[in-house]
Amino acid sequence: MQIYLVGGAVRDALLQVPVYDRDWVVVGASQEQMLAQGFQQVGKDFPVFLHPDSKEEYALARTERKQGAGYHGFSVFAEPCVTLEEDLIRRDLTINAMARAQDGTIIDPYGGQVDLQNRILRHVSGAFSEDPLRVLRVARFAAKLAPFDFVLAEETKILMAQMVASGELAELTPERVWQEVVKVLGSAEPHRFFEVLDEVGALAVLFPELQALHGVTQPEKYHPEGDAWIHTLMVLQQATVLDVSLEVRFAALMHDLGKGVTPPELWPKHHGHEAAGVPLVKALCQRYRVPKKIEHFACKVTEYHGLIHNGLKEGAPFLKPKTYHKVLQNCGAYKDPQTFHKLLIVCQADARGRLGFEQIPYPQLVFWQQLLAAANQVDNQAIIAEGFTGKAIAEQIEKTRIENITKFIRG
Ligand SMILES: Nc1ccn([C@@H]2O[C@H](COP(=O)(O)OP(=O)(O)OP(=O)(O)O)[C@@H](O)[C@H]2O)c(=O)n1
Repeated sequence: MQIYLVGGAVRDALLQVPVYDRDWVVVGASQEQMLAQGFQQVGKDFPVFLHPDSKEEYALARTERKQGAGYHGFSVFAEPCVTLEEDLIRRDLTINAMARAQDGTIIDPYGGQVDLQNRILRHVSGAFSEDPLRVLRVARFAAKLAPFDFVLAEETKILMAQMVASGELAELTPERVWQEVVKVLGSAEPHRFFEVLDEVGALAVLFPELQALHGVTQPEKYHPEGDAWIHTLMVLQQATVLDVSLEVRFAALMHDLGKGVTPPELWPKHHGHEAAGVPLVKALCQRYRVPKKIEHFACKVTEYHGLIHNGLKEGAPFLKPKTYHKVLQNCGAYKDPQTFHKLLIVCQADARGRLGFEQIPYPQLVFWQQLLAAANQVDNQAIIAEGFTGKAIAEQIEKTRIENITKFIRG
């Protein structure tokens, strides 16, 4: 049997980026031989084994043919006669279809190294279209490899657009779509993923709420970058610079969905877009089974980002004390100040996600934190000692918080 390193590990090593996962292909072996050598079988649909020591994945070289719809429609052939070239040709991109032999030789029958040098994402063969997830994977690689400026080969773009147009994305389960989004939001330039989806028509199918932001005008003075879609991608970029967490980046992407449902006769204004966005965010999250915590955070950002910005206008407090308190309360700031801090980060990304505003200071961030600290100066024990009981304790705490806020904003 011959063993080769394949896929992403070969690609990433050639690009000189860290390799996290190593996948291996075994040529000329049977399942029985693998088991006899102590490998543990894990794949149900095709023969994949875990190495007895490293626990890395070793797959028998295989060919695959799609027979029907969905993920169960593959017929797999994984006998010892399957060659490495036959295994590599069923893979998605040329840059992912290279192997490295144990002596270090690179086996590259489909031009992966040239495409890697020329920074091109190109499908290997017609087999690409057998798996609709690959539309998302290519978009994800555009995001992941954005620091290297990879572009899509024209023929791959056309093929992806055809796959989308023929309705194949409907086969994707919500979990798989969300998994890709999670990986993308952890990458260097996640906005590239959504741009590529847009280029091949997949955005309209998977995220119609984002598609609806195209061409939605905004006041030019505050948004020289253009429409609400361009703004959204810029906010995502800024959020990616400011914070590594999934919830911050996802909320940045969601925060202005409400602008997509403003009646066009009201454009470029979007009064009330914050509240209008909440049901759209919820629907999208439910569609993709987004974890509740992430959905909840994205909804809070969507609903309150306007008030957070307006917390200071021209450097001065602008809202009523009760409103400040309500925002803090409804955003969960009293219970979970860390999450509230993240919400402020998304708002900062929103302010900076505009052409020419990328470096602006966002004094609201420190202001709201100081306001929260001031509001929190409540001695619960003293309130109880004063004789308050039951519901009256909570009312007294609230009253004290509002008094503290009032003192704070009056300076
Ligand atoms: N839908 C898929 C999934 C995987 N692959 C192939 O299987 C390899 C391993 O897949 P995976 O671990 O998902 O991706 P990586 O390429 O390793 O990249 P990353 O770990 O960065 O996602 C890929 O390189 C590719 O050759 C494929 O052709 N089509």
